[in-house]
Amino acid sequence: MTAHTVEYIRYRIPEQQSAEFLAAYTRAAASLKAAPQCVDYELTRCEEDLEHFILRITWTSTEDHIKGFRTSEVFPDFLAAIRPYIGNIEEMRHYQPTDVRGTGAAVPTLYDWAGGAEAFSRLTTAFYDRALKDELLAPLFEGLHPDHAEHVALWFGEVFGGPTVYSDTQGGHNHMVAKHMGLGVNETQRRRWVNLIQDAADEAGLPTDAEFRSAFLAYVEWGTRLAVYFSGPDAQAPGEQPVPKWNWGAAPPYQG
Ligand code: HEM
Repeated sequence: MTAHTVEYIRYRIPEQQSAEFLAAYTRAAASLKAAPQCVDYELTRCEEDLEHFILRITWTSTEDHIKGFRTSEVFPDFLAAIRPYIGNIEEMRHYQPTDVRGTGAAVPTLYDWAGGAEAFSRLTTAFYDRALKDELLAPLFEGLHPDHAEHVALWFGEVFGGPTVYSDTQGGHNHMVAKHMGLGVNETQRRRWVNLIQDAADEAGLPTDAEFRSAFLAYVEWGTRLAVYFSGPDAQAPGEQPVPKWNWGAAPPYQG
């Protein structure tokens, strides 16, 4: 759970002042954009009653908001823009997030988009067929347990938003990372791994759209670079960490 604080400011603005109010907040937003204490912000307007607005600001912490932002050099401009509306505030308080949070099904997971568990099984089977014939990777993968490819498929599935089968049956993030410790993977081998998993993705018929493949490759880059670090001589075993949950990022799926 993030420690960020969410501040809600509820305004009641007579309709004839709403255009000025929005213009003032457009100016004030420049200060929020420049504030390192501000994670994000959004001003929304009530559909049922146009006089009601709610500004949500996520701060790195309440203290950062009060002691940091309010004493910073961008604050005077912010205050000057919004001062005329202070008397219209109906509520201005900080809220802590709870564990009740998540996303709905409006955007499919990468797991569903890829084709679910079977797609990742095809992917890792194709990958290990290639890796075992590859002069750089074969020395690492020869003689592994026959279930290895399936375990990696489960891992991929979980990272991309599928069921938590890897965590439930094998172990969590630490378990997966520990499998790489001492392997001494070098950059040339890492790059080959990246190339072969992409060839395998083609062979296994994973979607080829730009959005899916860029998200897929972003994870592969991240994961393989961690594998190099954790397989190296100076690696410290990681502390307890959740399994990463990869998402679409800046380019969500094109759904026509
Ligand atoms: C995104 C990148 C990677 C992912 C998702 C990944 C995933 C995994 C997983 C889940 C396991 C454990 C399988 C099990 O529980 O049986 C594993 C083990 C292994 N990985 Fe990776 N890996 C990645 C990168 C790499 C790279 C770059 C290499 C080497 C070039 C590598 C080599 C190995 C080897 C040799 C094992 C087996 C270790 C053993 O069981 O003795 N991995 N990997």
